[in-house]
Amino acid sequence: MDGTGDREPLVEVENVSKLFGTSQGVVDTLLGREPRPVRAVDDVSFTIERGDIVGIAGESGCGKTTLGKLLVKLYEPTEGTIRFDGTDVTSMSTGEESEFRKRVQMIFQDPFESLNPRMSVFDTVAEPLKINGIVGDYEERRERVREVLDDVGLAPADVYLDAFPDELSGGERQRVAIARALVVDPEFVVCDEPVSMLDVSIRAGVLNLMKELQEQYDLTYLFISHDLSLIRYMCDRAGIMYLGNMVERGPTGDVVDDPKHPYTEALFDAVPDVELGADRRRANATGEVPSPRDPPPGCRYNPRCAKVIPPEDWAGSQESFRRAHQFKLKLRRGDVEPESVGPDSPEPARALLERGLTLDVPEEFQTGTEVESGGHRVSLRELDLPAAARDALLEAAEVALEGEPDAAADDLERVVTTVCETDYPDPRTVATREVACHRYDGEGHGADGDSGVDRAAPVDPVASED
Ligand SMILES: Nc1ncnc2c1ncn2[C@@H]1O[C@H](COP(=O)(O)OP(=O)(O)OP(=O)(O)O)[C@@H](O)[C@H]1O
Repeated sequence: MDGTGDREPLVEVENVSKLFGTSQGVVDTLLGREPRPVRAVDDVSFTIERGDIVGIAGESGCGKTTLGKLLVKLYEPTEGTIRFDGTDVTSMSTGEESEFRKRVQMIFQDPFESLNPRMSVFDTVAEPLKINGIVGDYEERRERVREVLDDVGLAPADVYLDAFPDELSGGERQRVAIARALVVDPEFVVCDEPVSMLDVSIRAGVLNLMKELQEQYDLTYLFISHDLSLIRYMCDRAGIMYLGNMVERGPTGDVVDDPKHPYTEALFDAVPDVELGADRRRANATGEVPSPRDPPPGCRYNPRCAKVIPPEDWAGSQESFRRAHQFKLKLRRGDVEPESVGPDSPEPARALLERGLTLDVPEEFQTGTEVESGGHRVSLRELDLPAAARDALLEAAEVALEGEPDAAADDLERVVTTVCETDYPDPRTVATREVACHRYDGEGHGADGDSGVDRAAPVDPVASED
């Protein structure tokens, strides 16, 4: 992915989006409302160099599979351009398309589903030869299938040729699926969670085989996985996706060891089997992934981000801003509950605010009162809130108590505002990586030291040619 050196780009993805559900459904028509499409892949750009192994990681639903299917032309992009070896895949002639179908293959997650149970191994593996009109007669096809079965470790091939999927183990089936992809001698293979359905004990064997096959067949791979240890083991370069966006990409080692995007950091922190060394951090992200049908404005990650950027005139700490921002978002979501404040509370607005300023994060990131109360409240005294903001927050809490949470959030917009919510972050070159985060915009944002630290990091001119 955007590798260094003089290798040529094989796959170029430019501002690609894939939206599902763009047409008006029956319910939309009846209610007279516009369709709200799922933004499965949203404005993604990157390049894969020939010979690279690129990994795409991210939580379930972030758009990894959709991106993979776009690259092999199982889906057409809604917007943007994908070029394969210089040719725009969305406007290929019939001849170019059939050539493309040979050069590009995809291996799917589930070898139990991806193989037809009624087809023998020979028929399964030989099918792409037939479809693509590659090898003529039966004997030649049989010989080619023998060869490729041998290459994927199903030897002696004659034992497997006439077997059916239900006679094979999960590992053997996945090897058949790999053989089926390789039989046409492709150049680019998208592997979507290729070992996640296999027993842990045999995963390494299949992955090592895939590495060997990369050399032997001169392949370029795109690995899609939520398994970060796999990405680290297999891939030269990695891209991290969040809600359809590519938030960070670069050499795998750098992305894993020194993540620049707060989401990448949280993602790796949350995974126990990636060795991060003695100073392992814990994920300091709050809340759940929002719906891709209604992604947050600005940076998609801003509602969960530990490093959300305060406005320049924010006189308090970044943490106090993060909490104020959370309070505003909770008001918008209807998550601030006036009934949670007891009728005899002496200061109901303060009590409501102290509940609303809590963060759903691991204990080590909580305030003393938050820990003591089991995450139910913080004390205003613990937070370094600027006086004006504190007054505005208390006023908003009053309005929420009157049953007007949206009006309360509107009132806060003036004080509790962040570039992370108002502006979409364009990817920036940061050291060896491309990172889509306003912390690298190059201007002073935020009042705490942390949010500005990386912005000051010099860009390595050699690495930035990536
Ligand atoms: N054919 C489709 N029609 C409508 N929505 C879809 C379709 N395919 C995917 N989506 C939605 O697009 C979003 C991205 O899905 P995708 O499968 O690409 O994510 P993923 O990262 O591969 O997730 P997983 O790891 O669970 O497979 C999800 O919200 C999903 O529900």
